[in-house]
Amino acid sequence: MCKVQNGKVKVKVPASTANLGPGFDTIGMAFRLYTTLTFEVADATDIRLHGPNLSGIPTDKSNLIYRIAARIFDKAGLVVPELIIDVTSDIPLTRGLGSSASAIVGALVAANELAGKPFTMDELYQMATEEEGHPDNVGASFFGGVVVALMEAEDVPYVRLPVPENLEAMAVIPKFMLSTEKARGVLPSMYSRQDVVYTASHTGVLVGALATGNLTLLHRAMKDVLHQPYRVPLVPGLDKILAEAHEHGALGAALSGAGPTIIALVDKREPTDALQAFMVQTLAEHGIDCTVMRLIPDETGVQVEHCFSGVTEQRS
Ligand SMILES: Nc1ncnc2c1ncn2[C@@H]1O[C@H](COP(=O)(O)OP(=O)(O)O)[C@@H](O)[C@H]1O
Ligand SMILES: N[C@@H](CCOP(=O)(O)O)C(=O)O
Repeated sequence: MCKVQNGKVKVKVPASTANLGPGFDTIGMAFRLYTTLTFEVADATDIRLHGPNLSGIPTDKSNLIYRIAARIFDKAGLVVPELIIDVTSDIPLTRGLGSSASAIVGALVAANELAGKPFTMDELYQMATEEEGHPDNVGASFFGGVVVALMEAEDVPYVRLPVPENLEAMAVIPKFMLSTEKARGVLPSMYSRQDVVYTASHTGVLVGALATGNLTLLHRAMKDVLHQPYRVPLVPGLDKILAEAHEHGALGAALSGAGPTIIALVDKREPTDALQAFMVQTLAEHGIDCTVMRLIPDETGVQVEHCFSGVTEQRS
């Protein structure tokens, strides 16, 4: 077996919003909020988490990032090296902005670099999708922009679109966490034909509107019957925000991923004070404190900032 003798790599992975309403498990959009990972081959593993967004995350070898990295080395037929891992993140944890996807993508890409790039980006994307269970967040984190994907057993075909000019998002981020697992648990396993047709037509028009820059269609195309109505009890006030955000200036609004964050898509040239006040006030009426973030699309996806590659040598 070969082993990674030495090496250091830094990767930067964007946050993402998934679904944009009806595109459940299908559409993701990347934003300029980042998780940054540095891996360095060492004599003993040491996982260091920096900043307030990572509290509660394990620092032993049960850490998601370490586990994913170990799987890559193993799959590449290499001895799993001991690693010093430094992690910083601007992405609020467990809020529906793709923190887990950014960690998975970062771990896969960083380990792949150290291992001498045995896997292509598309192969890593397939692995990330298997790990996350859906391709939307990981697609956006890998490739930036808007990614529309379908998941099949053998691969994950996708289309990447640039974000329409002047499109940005405003996010209201509740103070409480909501795990994706919990928010998936409230969804039904069967839908009526009417709901399936509604979803197919809205998703189709949404992707068309994003591809052509027809932003006036967004608020109608982003209507959804597949997941948001079932998640309203987990995010009180969501139904009112979805119904009325357009009247307050949003191009469209959606639960971000599995929530609890709610995003409004906006035209960056237009004022958004009234929209912000409406969204914050609506959550406050339900006793929910939130922070507000302006989210600018990321068109780049995961970036390898520097790397001196892992030298591999034969172990006797
Ligand atoms: N940087 C990180 N390092 C290790 N684990 C992480 C990191 N970021 C997220 N996670 C894991 O992902 C979980 C959050 O995932 P999830 O519930 O899907 O929410 P999100 O919408 O933020 O992706 C965290 O509780 C943690 O277990
Ligand atoms: N399509 C998924 C997206 C989950 O995104 P996250 O950022 O909340 O992990 C879903 O809606 O369950």
